[in-house]
Amino acid sequence: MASFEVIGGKPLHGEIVPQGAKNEALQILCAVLLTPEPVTITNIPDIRDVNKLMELLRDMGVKVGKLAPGSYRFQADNVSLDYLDTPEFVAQAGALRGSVMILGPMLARFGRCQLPKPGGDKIGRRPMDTHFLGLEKLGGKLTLEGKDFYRIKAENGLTGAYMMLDEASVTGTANIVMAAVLAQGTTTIYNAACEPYLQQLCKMLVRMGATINGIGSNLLTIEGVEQLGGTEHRMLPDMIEIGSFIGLAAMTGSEITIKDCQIAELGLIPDTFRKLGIKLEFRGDDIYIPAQQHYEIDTYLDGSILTISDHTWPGFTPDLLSIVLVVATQAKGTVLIHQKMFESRLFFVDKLIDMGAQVILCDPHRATVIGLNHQKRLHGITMTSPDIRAGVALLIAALSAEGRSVIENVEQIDRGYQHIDQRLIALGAQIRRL
Ligand SMILES: CC(=O)N[C@H]1[C@@H](OP(=O)(O)OP(=O)(O)OC[C@H]2O[C@@H](n3ccc(=O)[nH]c3=O)[C@H](O)[C@@H]2O)O[C@H](CO)[C@@H](O)[C@@H]1O
Ligand SMILES: C=C(OP(=O)(O)O)C(=O)O
Repeated sequence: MASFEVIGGKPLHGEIVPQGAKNEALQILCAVLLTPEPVTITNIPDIRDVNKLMELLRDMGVKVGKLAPGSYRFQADNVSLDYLDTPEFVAQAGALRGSVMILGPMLARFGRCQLPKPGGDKIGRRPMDTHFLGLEKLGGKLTLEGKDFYRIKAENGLTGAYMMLDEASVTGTANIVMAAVLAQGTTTIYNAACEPYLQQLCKMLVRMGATINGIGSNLLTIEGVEQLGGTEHRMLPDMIEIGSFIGLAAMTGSEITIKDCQIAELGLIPDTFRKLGIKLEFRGDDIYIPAQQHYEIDTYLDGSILTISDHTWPGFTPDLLSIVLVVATQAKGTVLIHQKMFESRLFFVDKLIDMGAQVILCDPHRATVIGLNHQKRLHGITMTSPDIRAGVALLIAALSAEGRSVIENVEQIDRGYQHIDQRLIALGAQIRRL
């Protein structure tokens, strides 16, 4: 297990370029399985989860050629179905969440797929029901082996259907869309997730020859086609990384410019940080955060305490609530953080409390943060990163704290933040990988 030693309390300064989006990359990489033709993808982040998925695809027989840093050419013209039966496949697929999205493409193109329970963050229950309810509506036949191994088949191909998803699952919608594009006839998906990740996937599929209407909404209509062709695709900047850098700048009193953010795709993210009192300026497509000694949390119009909660897109993403929470610990004022989707994502506040933050964990979903207004600094401690976003929240806390912190299990952070220690050192951070 690797650790970061952090000497905190130093403001940072400079420009940082966000990586390509992790959760988009996981969808887009799985989509290369839909065609035997070459697909070129650029702005692929160099992070653990994405590298593991590319390795899995390679071992399944996909040709993967590096063109330049972050740019690869994929060709799935000789996919090995036999590899799905090996213990190596089971170990690889079980090691990350993104592997779940090979289900839709494999079922649609080859008539079968199987998968162990996927990995990813242990942040509460992560049901797979929506994925299979949708794939079954298209004609897939699911067999469960125990509770943790799924086999799905469609020997006579898939047929379009109307479906109302039981929840707007992000990876579930991606799987169903990737299956429906090669199904016979029309598929209508209501209550579809519509994050920018999915919009990007749908746009890529359209370039490959798919017909999809309603992109960006929760009602998608897909006319199946017999085959898809190759294309080129560029990943958006990672909106979760952008939000993390906004939080980092505010919490450490740093002046930072985040370059080329594709601001139009960020939804409520900038305004949610503004509700904490953080000043942001859009300079072209860059976000400039001035050094701020103090930032004050808004109240509602009637003066009552603000709540910041997650919601399916275009609501505020659950992946930034841990960052919002940590940044609030040094704001002026009080905020209730309500994590509705996941039930085990807030337990990391114990570590913030040990560092001197004033937080009351009301229940697994809600925490009240009483900001210290930078009048009392957090102090460094030794802690373990429980999940990717809590890990970065703890890194931000450590960079703002007095003295030395050690963050263990930083593999969690490496899952989704490209060379984060090196990039923050370039801004003046004191971080050492142990
Ligand atoms: C690889 C990837 O892309 N991971 C993201 C993806 O995970 P993933 O696709 O696994 O998450 P889902 O969208 O399926 O669901 C997330 C959680 O929210 C609950 N839920 C979901 C929709 C809904 O309408 N109501 C509801 O309660 C689900 O039961 C589940 O507990 O989306 C999550 C939600 O944005 C993000 O945290 C993850 O970073
Ligand atoms: C929860 C996340 O990732 P995963 O779905 O890969 O566990 C995340 O990116 O915040």
